[in-house]
Amino acid sequence: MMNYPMEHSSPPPEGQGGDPAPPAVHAEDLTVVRGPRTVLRGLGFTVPRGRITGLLGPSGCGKSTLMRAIVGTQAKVTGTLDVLGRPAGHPALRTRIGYVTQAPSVFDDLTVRQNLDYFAEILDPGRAASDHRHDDVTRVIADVDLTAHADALAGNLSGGQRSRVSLAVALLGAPELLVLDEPTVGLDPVLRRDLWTLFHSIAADRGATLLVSSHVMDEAERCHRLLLMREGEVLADDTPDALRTRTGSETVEEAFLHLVDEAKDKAAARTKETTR
Ligand SMILES: Nc1ncnc2c1ncn2[C@@H]1O[C@H](COP(=O)(O)OP(=O)(O)OP(=O)(O)O)[C@@H](O)[C@H]1O
Repeated sequence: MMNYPMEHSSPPPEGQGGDPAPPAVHAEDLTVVRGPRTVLRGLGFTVPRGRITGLLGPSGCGKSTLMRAIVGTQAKVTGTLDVLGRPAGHPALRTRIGYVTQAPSVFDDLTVRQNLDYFAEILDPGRAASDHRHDDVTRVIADVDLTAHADALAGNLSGGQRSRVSLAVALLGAPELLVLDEPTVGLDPVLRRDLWTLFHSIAADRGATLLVSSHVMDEAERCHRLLLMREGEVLADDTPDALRTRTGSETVEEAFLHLVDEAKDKAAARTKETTR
């Protein structure tokens, strides 16, 4: 596995008046109801700026729902959820957040460059911005390593290439917060490694915050911080090192299993207490 700089030394970004900028995401007692089910239950956590936070947990634990709440597209959200210092869903956040869903959202009948030109025009309209848009589009195509395919129709690309077009769309306009829902699913190991290298350079060079979900535990080792989720709850909010140390585990996967057992034991003890 590659080694990544786990801490970078630049000072935290400052807000107006020299105050430290608020965290990228802050949640307290965050609850989300979908249909008849409460899928997120009283979550509390903080995502720091300029870091890569991994959102990990088994399929169905609520990762996508949490991401949707953060980007402001989820209904029936209660509790506190602040994003870049504003309530989630605030219109001022629209251009400050890049979001990539699990399903690549690209037009198959347009080329890679035409897809990006289209989204760049929406973000930064007008003739005056045309040169700037062109440079931005060329930069993000290079960032996701699709320069050689810039003139290929999106519909003729592989699944991994199409998801990288979606990622390139999210990189347009250099957002402060990137929310990526399982961006490496279905990619081969080389592409997965390359994408993680890209995530690290986006965080280090631009000071952007990345929230990246995965259900593959080995990807946890590539993150600065982790939010481990299970059944709509946050089991841990810590660095990979601290999690391994605290649980006496060799890997984050082992630490996760340890925390699951601990949570089950606690729940069993509570049930015993109430039925006494
Ligand atoms: N429209 C809905 N109505 C009711 N329950 C839903 C709805 N959509 C999702 N759920 C439930 O909410 C829970 C969380 O779903 P979510 O998609 O957030 O999980 P996930 O961790 O992202 O899973 P995956 O890794 O498989 O994408 C799941 O148990 C799912 O069954």
